[in-house]
This record gives sequence, structure tokens and C-alpha cells, in this order.
Amino acid sequence: MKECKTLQEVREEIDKIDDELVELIAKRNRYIHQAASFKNSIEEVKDEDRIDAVKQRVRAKAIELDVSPNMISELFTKMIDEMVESEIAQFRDTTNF
Ligand SMILES: O=C(O)C(=O)C[C@]1(C(=O)O)C=C[C@@H](O)C=C1
Repeated sequence: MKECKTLQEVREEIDKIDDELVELIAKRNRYIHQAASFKNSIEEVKDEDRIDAVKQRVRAKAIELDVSPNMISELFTKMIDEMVESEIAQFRDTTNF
């Protein structure tokens, strides 16, 4: 990690990380759309067991990296909720459900 000399430099680094985060979320979203094509029902699209497993995994990762697990849980809950809705919309579009 870079040792910054000024607040301006810190903010430039934060901006770069924010761009990377958004790019990664967009990439995750594209995989969500691929996932829809492997599913045969709305129950499969909204797979509660898998959602729980994802959330548990990222909570454990947050603890390992010393980041608030509650913050990570909230971020992932919001992100997955939105992605499930968009996966359902895509599923309905492609299956005329
Ligand atoms: O793993 C899947 O089946 C996905 O579609 C991905 C994902 C996720 O966002 O992680 C989204 C919807 C599912 O309900 C479960 C998990």
C-alpha cells in the first residue's frame, strides 16, 4: 500500500479504489446475467441457500481482513437484493414467464 504524503494524494488513491470497486460490481453483475441462463424457475433464480452461503463467506472474509462484518453484510445484502431482482427480470424476459 502506498504511503501518501498529502490528503490530495490519499483522495486520488481512494478515487482509484472506488473506480475498481464499481468495475468489479459491474463484472459481478454480468455474471449474474449468465447465471440466469442456467436456471429453470424463479425459485432457482432466487436461491436462498446460495445467498446465505455467499453472505456467510464474505462475513468470514471481512473478519479475516479486519473490516466490519456488519458493514460487509449490509453492502452485500443490498447488492444481492438488486442483482436478484435484475436476474428475475432477465429470467422472465428470456423465458416469457
Ligand atoms: O449463484 C447464483 O445462482 C447467482 O445467481 C448469484 C447470486 C448472487 O448474487 O450471489 C444471485 C442470485 C441467486 O439467488 C444466488 C446468488
